[in-house]
Amino acid sequence: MSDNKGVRRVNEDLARERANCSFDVREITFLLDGGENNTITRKKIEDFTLTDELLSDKVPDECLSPKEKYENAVRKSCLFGKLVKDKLLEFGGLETFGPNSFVLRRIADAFFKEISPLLLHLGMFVPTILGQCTAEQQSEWLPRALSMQVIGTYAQTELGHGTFIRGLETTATYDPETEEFVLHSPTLSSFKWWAGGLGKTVNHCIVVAQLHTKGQCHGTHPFIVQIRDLETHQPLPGIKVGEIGPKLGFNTADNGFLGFDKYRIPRMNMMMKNAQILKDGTYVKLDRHGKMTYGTMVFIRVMVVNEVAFNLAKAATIAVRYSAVRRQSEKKPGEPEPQILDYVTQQHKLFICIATAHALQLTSDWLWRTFSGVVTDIKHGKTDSLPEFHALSSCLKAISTSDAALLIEQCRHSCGGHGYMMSSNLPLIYSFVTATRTYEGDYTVLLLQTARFLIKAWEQAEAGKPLTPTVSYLTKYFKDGRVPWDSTSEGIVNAAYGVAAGKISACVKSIRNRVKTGLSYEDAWDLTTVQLVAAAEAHCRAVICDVYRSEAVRLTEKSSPNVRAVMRQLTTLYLHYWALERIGDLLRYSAVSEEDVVALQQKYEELLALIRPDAVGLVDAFDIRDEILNSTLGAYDGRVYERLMEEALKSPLNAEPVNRSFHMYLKPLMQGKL
Ligand SMILES: CC(C)(COP(=O)(O)OP(=O)(O)OC[C@H]1O[C@@H](n2cnc3c(N)ncnc32)[C@H](O)[C@@H]1OP(=O)(O)O)[C@@H](O)C(=O)NCCC(=O)NCCSC(=O)CCCC(=O)O
Ligand SMILES: Cc1cc2nc3c(=O)[nH]c(=O)nc-3n(C[C@H](O)[C@H](O)[C@H](O)COP(=O)(O)OP(=O)(O)OC[C@H]3O[C@@H](n4cnc5c(N)ncnc54)[C@H](O)[C@@H]3O)c2cc1C
Repeated sequence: MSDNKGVRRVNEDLARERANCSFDVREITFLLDGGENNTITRKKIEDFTLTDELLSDKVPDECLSPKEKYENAVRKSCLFGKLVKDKLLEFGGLETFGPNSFVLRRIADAFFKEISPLLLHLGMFVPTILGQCTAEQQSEWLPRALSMQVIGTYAQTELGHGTFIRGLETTATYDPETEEFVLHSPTLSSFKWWAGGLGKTVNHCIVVAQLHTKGQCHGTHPFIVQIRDLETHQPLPGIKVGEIGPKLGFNTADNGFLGFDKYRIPRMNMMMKNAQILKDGTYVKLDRHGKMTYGTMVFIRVMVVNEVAFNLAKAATIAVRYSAVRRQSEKKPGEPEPQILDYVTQQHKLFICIATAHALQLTSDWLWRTFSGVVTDIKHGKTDSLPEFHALSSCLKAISTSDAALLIEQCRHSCGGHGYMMSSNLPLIYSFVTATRTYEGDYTVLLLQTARFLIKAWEQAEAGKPLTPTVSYLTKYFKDGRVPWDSTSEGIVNAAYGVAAGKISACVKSIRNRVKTGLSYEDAWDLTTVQLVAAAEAHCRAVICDVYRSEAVRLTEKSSPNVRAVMRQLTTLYLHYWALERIGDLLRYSAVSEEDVVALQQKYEELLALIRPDAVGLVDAFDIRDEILNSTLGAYDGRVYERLMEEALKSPLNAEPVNRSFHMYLKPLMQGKL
C-alpha cells in the first residue's frame, strides 16, 4: 500500500523488494480486512483521524516522568474520545465504533504508545453493563457511561486473589432497613488491586464482591459503585483508592487499588440480570447456568485473540522491513554484505511470525462468529453451547497470547541491538502482549479449564455419547493406536488431532491409575496437571491449525493464483513449523517415520526460500500505517538510521551540552574533592 506520508525517498532495498513481490499486496489486505469495502472504510477513517497534531509528541513518551506520562495519556484519551464522537460517528453506529471496534483499537495505537487510562471504561465497564444489567439498569447507566459523565472500570482482582474468584474477600452485605448494600474490605488481602484507570481516572467501578443477605453468603456478584465525587473527583468517604505503582508495561493505565470501610450503595446498584435481591433481602437466582456473571471475562478473552494477532502483525512488519534494510556480515569472502533477511535463520525467526499473525487473525474471526452464535443462544435462554465455548475461548486466549508474546520477543531479537531501543516500539508491544498472557485468566489456569472439558469429552466418547463439534475428533481417535501419517496439510492437521487425542487418553489413564492407588480424584488430577496442560495445548494447536488451513482455503477461493500460492505457502509453513516443533509427540502418537521427519525439515526450508521474495509484500499487506507502528525500524520508507538519530536527538539528555551532574559529582571526583 502507498506510503501514508506521501511521496518520500524509500530505502533502495525496500523499493526493490516491493518491485519484486509476486502478488498484488492490496488483494491480501482485502482478505485480512474481510473485504475491499472494509479496507476502504478503514483507510478513510485512518486518513481522517491520523493527521491530527495530537499525534506528535515533542518529547517521546518514554522520556517523560510517570506523572507526565499519565497526564499526557489522559489528555490524549479525552481528545481521542472527542474526535471519535465529533468526527467519526458518520462512518457507522455502534457496529463500527462499538466499545471494542477493531478499527478504533487500531487507530488508538497511534494515539497511545502504551495504554489509554480509559481503556477499561470502554473495554470492560460498558460491556459489563450491557451483559450483567437489566434493561432498566442499562437505561440508567449506559447513557451516562457513553457520554462520559460516569467513567468506570472493572475491579475484580484483589491483592490476595485473582485466579480463584470464589476466594475473593470483599463483602457486600444487604441491609433491608435502608435497602442498601454495605461494601467492606475486611483484610489487606481483600483490597482490590489492578483495575485499569482506577488509580486516578475513574469515578465509578464495577466491584465484584461476596453477596451476603439474611445471614447467608451467595457467592460473588457484580455491583456498580461510585468511588469519587463527580464535581471534585475526591474519593468519597469510606473509600481508600490509589495507584499501584510502576509495572513492566501499562504504565499509562493508572492501575489502582481500592478498599471499602463499610461503604453504602443503593440496592439497585447490584447488577441484576443474573441474580436479584428483593427489598426484604430475599435472594433470587436467575442464572440457571451458574457462571453467567463470568460473561465479561469470556467476551474479553475473545477480543484478546484479535488484539494479539494485530500486535504480532505490527512486530512482524517492523522486523521484516528492518531485515530488508539492514546489511551485516558476509556470506562469501569479499562479497557485499547481504540483507539480514537473506540469512535462512532470520527467515526462520520471522516468517513464522507472519504466518502466526494470519493464523491467529483467521482463528479470531472464526471465534468471533462462534461467539455471536453463543450470544444469540443465550438471548433465547439456551446455555448448552457455553461449556464448549468456555473451553475453546480459554485455550485460544492462553495459546494466542503466549505464542504472540514469544514471537514478538523473537522479532525483537531479530533486530539485534536496535530492537532494544524503545523507539523501535518492540519493547512496548512486547510489554503489552506479555500482560495479556496473565490478565483475564492466567495461561496455565485457562488451559486447565480446557483440560477439564476435554477429560469429560473423553469420558462421553467412551460411553458412546455424542460429542460437540470441537471435540468430535475424539470419537475418531478413540481407539488406541498410532494415527496414520500423511505429509499433506490435511494429513498434518489430522496428526495434530491424533496427538491431542493421544495426550488426553494418557491423562485419563494417568488419573485412573492414580485413583487406583487410593488417591482422591482431586489429588490424582493435581498430580496429572503437567500432562493436562500439555493435552489442552495440543488440542488448541490442532484447532488453530485446522481453522487456519480451512479458512485460508475458503478465503482465497476467488483469489488470483499468486495470492493463493503465497497464502498456501504460509499455511503449509505454519503446519510444518509446528510439526517439527512437536516432533517428539508425532513420533509417539503418529506413524511418522524418520524419513518423513527429514522430508518435513527439507520442505520447511524450501518454503522459507519460496516465501523470501514476498516477505516485504506480506508485511506491507498488513497495511499498518507508520503512525500506528510507531517505530524507527519499521516505517514504510525504511529510513531506519535517520529515524534512530532523529529520535535520539529528542532525548532530554541532549537538550544541554553538559549535564549538571558533571559539576556536582564527576568534576569533584576527577579532582579528588568528592
Ligand atoms: C479459574 C476459574 C475459571 C475458576 O472458576 P470457579 O468458579 O472456581 O470454577 P470451577 O470450580 O473451576 O469450575 C466450575 C464450572 O464452571 C465452569 N466455568 C468456569 N468459568 C466459566 C466461564 N467463564 N463460562 C462458563 N463456564 C465457566 C467450569 O468449566 C466448571 O464447569 P464444570 O463444573 O466442569 O461443568 C475462574 O475463577 C476464572 O475465570 N479465573 C480467572 C480470573 C480472571 O480472568 N480475571 C480477570 C480479571 S479482569 C482483567 O484481568 C482485565 C484486564 C483487561 C485489561 O487491562 O485490558
Ligand atoms: C496489566 C494487568 C492488568 C490487569 N487489569 C485488571 C483489571 O482491570 N481488573 C481486574 O480485576 N484484574 C486485572 N488484572 C488482574 C489479572 O486478571 C490477574 O492478575 C490474573 O487473572 C491472574 O491472577 P493472579 O494475579 O491472582 O495470579 P495467581 O493465580 O496468583 O497466579 C500465580 C501463579 O500461580 C499459578 N496458579 C494459580 N492458580 C492455579 C491453579 N488452580 N492451578 C495451577 N496453577 C495455578 C498460575 O499459573 C501462576 O503461575 C490485571 C493484571 C495485569 C497484569
